[in-house]
Amino acid sequence: MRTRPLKVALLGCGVVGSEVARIMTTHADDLAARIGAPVELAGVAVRRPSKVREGIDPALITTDATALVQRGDIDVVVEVIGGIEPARTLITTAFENGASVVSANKALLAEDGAALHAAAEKYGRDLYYEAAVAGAIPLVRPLRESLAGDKVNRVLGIVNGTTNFILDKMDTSGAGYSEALDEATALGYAEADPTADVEGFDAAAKAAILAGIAFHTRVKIGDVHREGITEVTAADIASARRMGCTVKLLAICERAADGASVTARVHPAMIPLSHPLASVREAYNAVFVEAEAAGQLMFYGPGAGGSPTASAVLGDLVAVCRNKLGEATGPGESAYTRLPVSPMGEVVTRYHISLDVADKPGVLAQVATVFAEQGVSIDTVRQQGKDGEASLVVVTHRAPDAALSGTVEALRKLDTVRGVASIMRVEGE
Ligand SMILES: NC(=O)C1=CN([C@@H]2O[C@H](COP(=O)(O)OP(=O)(O)OC[C@H]3O[C@@H](n4cnc5c(N)ncnc54)[C@H](O)[C@@H]3O)[C@@H](O)[C@H]2O)C=CC1
Ligand SMILES: N[C@@H](CC=O)C(=O)O
Ligand code: NA
Repeated sequence: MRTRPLKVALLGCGVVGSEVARIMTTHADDLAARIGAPVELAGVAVRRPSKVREGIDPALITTDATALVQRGDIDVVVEVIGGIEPARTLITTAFENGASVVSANKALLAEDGAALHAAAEKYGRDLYYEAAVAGAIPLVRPLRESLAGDKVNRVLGIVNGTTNFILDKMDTSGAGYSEALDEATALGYAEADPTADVEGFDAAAKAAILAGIAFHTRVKIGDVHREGITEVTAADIASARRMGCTVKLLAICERAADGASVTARVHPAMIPLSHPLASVREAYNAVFVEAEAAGQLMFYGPGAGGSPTASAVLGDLVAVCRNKLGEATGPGESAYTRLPVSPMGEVVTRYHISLDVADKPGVLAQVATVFAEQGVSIDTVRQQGKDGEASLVVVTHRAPDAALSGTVEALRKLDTVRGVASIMRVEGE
């Protein structure tokens, strides 16, 4: 074993960073044996230097992250501060100054991954980011490496722990939305600004990263159709239950049947209770990957939290350190297909629409006519009357999303339709 240690700079010592530091210290001997050289924490960049950080030598703490990544003796920079800047500049500076990078920053990778990969390649460094998608679950590396010889056609799953935790609590214990979000935040699952979770930005970033790797193309967060869970009500969840379904925030990335384009979307959806994703509880994530030769693969495990995320960071750290010792680099970006991303309107899906209508003869026929005019076929209709008003729940067959949203627009214009109480896509059947 080499006796000279590999030096690691840790940027950020919050939920994830503090666990990375802890595991690096407590498992130092095992990590050294697995890598073939000791790994040493050479500096920790923080915002609040006065905070007591158990197990970390105070002499390592600095507020000057730039000076740390410019040092020249750093082998690996672990970036767990999050956000776009200064993370982007710090990572690029790290590459320029000789370090490889391990990052958990999905927001940055989905915004500017191509430039970061290009910088890593230019300077001959590694950029690893297993923690950025689905926490502890090995998913990035299986897609980048194990499935590199296959053709992936679809990636579908739950990739945000916070929203899954909230929906699960609302469904199973009747907890309120805010109460469940507070609990997820206290457990270290939510982003620094939880809007990123509940509005679907975090899942959209992960979908962009997954689509890019899976289809060997470039997908940015702005290419991903995004809807969060803030509009999901207790009534939606109850309605899903009546249909034998539950509500999950799904990320779905698909290659078009003709192979000429891809789609990527994040939105809440009803899925049958019999579907494996329905039993994904709390902050767990689960992702199905459908590949031509492999068939269907399922990846499941803890998708958020300090310790699970640190596991993925440490796995990358070991891989990058091994590459450093072998004077090699791992796989870089593979985006040779340059497939266009089609708009949401072209995605074929199913809708569950709940309407408040006048309870009088001919209303059902009127509503059915609107569906027929838009070319959307109805699967089931359930009507419930209440004092001259009625609620009508329509579930459609599969149709282009543009036709489904056109149907909803036309329904809103009917005098007999008092309101559209909820619209949700139905997946997994
Ligand atoms: N918490 C989780 O479950 C997961 C988090 N991630 C990602 O890991 C990264 C870190 O997340 P958390 O640890 O949860 O966030 P956090 O907010 O707990 O920690 C980030 C830390 O970085 C510090 N920081 C921010 N700017 C800094 C700067 N310029 N210099 C030095 N320190 C700075 C903050 O003061 C904070 O302590 C983010 O990119 C997040 O998206 C990824 C997967 C799971
Ligand atoms: N906020 C994220 C953390 C992990 O990526 C989530 O809840 O999934
Ligand atoms: Na992962």
